[in-house]
Amino acid sequence: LSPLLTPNPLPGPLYARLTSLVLKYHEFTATRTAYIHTLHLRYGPVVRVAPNEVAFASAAAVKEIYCSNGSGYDKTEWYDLFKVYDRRTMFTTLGKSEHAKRKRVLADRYANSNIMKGGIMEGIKERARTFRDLCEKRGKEAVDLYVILHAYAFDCVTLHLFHPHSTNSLTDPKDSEIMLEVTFDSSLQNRLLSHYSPLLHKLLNSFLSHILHLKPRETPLADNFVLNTALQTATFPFTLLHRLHHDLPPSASASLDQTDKAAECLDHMAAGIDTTGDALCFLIWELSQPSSMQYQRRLQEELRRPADDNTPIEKLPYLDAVVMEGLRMFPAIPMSLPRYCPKEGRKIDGYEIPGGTIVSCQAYSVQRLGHGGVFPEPERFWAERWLRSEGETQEEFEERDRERRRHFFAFSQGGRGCIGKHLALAEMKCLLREVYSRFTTLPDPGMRVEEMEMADLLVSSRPAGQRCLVRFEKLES
Ligand code: HEM
Repeated sequence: LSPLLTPNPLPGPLYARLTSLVLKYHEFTATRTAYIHTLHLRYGPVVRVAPNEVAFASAAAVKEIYCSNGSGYDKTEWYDLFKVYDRRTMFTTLGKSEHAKRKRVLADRYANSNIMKGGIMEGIKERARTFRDLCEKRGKEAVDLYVILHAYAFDCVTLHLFHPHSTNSLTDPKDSEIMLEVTFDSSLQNRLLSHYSPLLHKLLNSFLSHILHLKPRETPLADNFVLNTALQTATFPFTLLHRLHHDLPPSASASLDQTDKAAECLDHMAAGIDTTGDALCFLIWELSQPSSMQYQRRLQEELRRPADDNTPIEKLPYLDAVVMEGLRMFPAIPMSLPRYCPKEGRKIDGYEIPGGTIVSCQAYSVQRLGHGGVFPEPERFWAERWLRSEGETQEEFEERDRERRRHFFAFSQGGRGCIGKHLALAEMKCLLREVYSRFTTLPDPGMRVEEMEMADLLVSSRPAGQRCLVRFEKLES
């Protein structure tokens, strides 16, 4: 993009044509998502946010950027920030063909049919019961959901990756230490500086770490846990590790060494902790508010029907609506997923975008702004929007539902969308079922509203206060 004038000037603030400093300021202060959303509210679904960067917030742009030719445009070097053991994983490959090769090898372990198999579902349910028992034991004392939900997500993802070498951080303090190390990461500014200015980062490294306490990402416990566990060859057939050790096609077997396998596992483990943990945390917090008590009651009704104890989770429509609405309002990865516009340039959402421009959509905005009122009253938590409303025919409902799902971007879309989606949904639903078939949840009066505001990390966001105190009141049996 030319810095000042283009024949088809893009909407956006004037300064964004000249400098990326304002955008970077918001990245460094963990407010990028909210800043871009404010720009969308002001300028519409297409906004230039920096001289070479444009943000979009429409279903048409999602389709073009993330789904054209299957997996959309190539990723930018932003993803170098997520390299593991200095290797590229499926998530950090930039180009399409390299990504497709890796995905072919791993995808079957994440298929819904594999997740719904006895081994994984039983394991998830068992962990949800452990979670429930811990909450029950606290009696009238508040539970810090932020920590305990990260523990639950950690134990579920390691089940899928490594069982029987999975963790038990909900009850074992040694495993809990690994989870806490990953969860309370505070490396945002240090990592951003290393990305934008490696030289400055090198010069200031010890000042940043020791004086400003802006540490690099260091997770020695998690690194060692995965390096050691990934050597295990006796694992359950449903695990990713089993696939990596025993079921790889010969071509993939030759190209993946032990470090690649460990890197892939560590990446998936990290991808599965904060995301599912925070999505559940924001959702339970919302359901606990007085304004959402009606949704909590309706959910309890569905889950407490006697016959429903054995109903498969995918057959509980209100539970599904609550989870969808939670992920719409509080997507754990709410931020821009940056891609390069292909070199010949493309027309996106009515604008000619030159090749090499960084383009992106962010779930937070796509799921609020939807054209044509696809999400009426977008700031209101309203689970019923996902259900057929009174007076609506089945055809009308299906058409509206298709439109809503075109605007559902919490797991991204296309070939590079979340591979762990079915696992995450199963974890979320099993946990909510255990909680709301037995308890009412209420916010602890000691919590301040600001503590649950969104604080950005590199792509995911977490509650700013890094705690979420909730009380569990037992329902009459
Ligand atoms: C509510 C929970 C989750 C949400 C909202 C979520 C969201 C996402 C999103 C938006 C992406 C695309 C990121 C990008 O393009 O930069 C992604 C990718 C990915 N997710 Fe998830 N995720 C969740 C849970 C999980 C879980 C449980 C796993 C399990 C291992 C997982 C593994 C991955 C992996 C490996 C990728 C990279 C896929 C690829 O590049 O092909 N995610 N996720």
